[in-house]
Amino acid sequence: MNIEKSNIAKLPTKHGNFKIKAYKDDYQEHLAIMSEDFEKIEVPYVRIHSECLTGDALGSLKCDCQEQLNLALDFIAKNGGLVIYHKQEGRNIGLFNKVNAYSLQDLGRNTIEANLELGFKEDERDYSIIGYILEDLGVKKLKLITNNPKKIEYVESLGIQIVERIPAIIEANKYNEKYLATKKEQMGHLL
Ligand SMILES: Nc1nc2c(ncn2[C@@H]2O[C@H](COP(=O)(O)OP(=O)(O)OP(=O)(O)O)[C@@H](O)[C@H]2O)c(=O)[nH]1
Ligand SMILES: [Zn+2]
Repeated sequence: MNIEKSNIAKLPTKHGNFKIKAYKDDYQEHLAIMSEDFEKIEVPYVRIHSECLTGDALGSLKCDCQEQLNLALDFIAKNGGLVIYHKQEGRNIGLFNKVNAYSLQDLGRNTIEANLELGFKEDERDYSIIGYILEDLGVKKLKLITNNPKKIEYVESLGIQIVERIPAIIEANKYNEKYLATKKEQMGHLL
């Protein structure tokens, strides 16, 4: 895979001041969002955030993405570390297909059934760019903010030690309780 790296730029936000670096692979553009003191931290907190335009930008209540992103940015600004914004929308089926999956969910399918009915696996994400970014930024040990066992497995497969796992648990609402229950019961999420 051909990967390009950008220069580093400052990014002041509501959550705090960060530095950002972009990565471009054959399919998507991703972002590393680092706390200002990132280089000085031996064991950074790391959050791998999968893109969710409907949640992250529009504040959709069908998932927990925006709240998880806000929580991670606040936490990293305060405690030091890195948020990787992994641009694999809709568990990597893309925005167009995610809207069709949501339409099937309106008819009663759960998040897994909707993906399968559209001809996708329940989760199409590929984390290989994450390994590249962690290596590029010199991360050898980390504290991972996630509930997703697949992300834990992937980071461990890189030979990177997860010193601690920090849960990213958001309170359910009436629109996302079925989604969160499916993640817990059928996708093994540590909720
Ligand atoms: N295909 C599909 N993707 C969805 C749906 N709801 C959310 N997503 C996508 O799922 C991804 C987020 O996955 P989550 O399961 O919330 O969280 P996670 O990243 O697997 O795990 P955590 O690290 O614990 O948050 C984003 O890319 C969302 O766009 C859905 O119903 N269908
Ligand atoms: Zn979401």
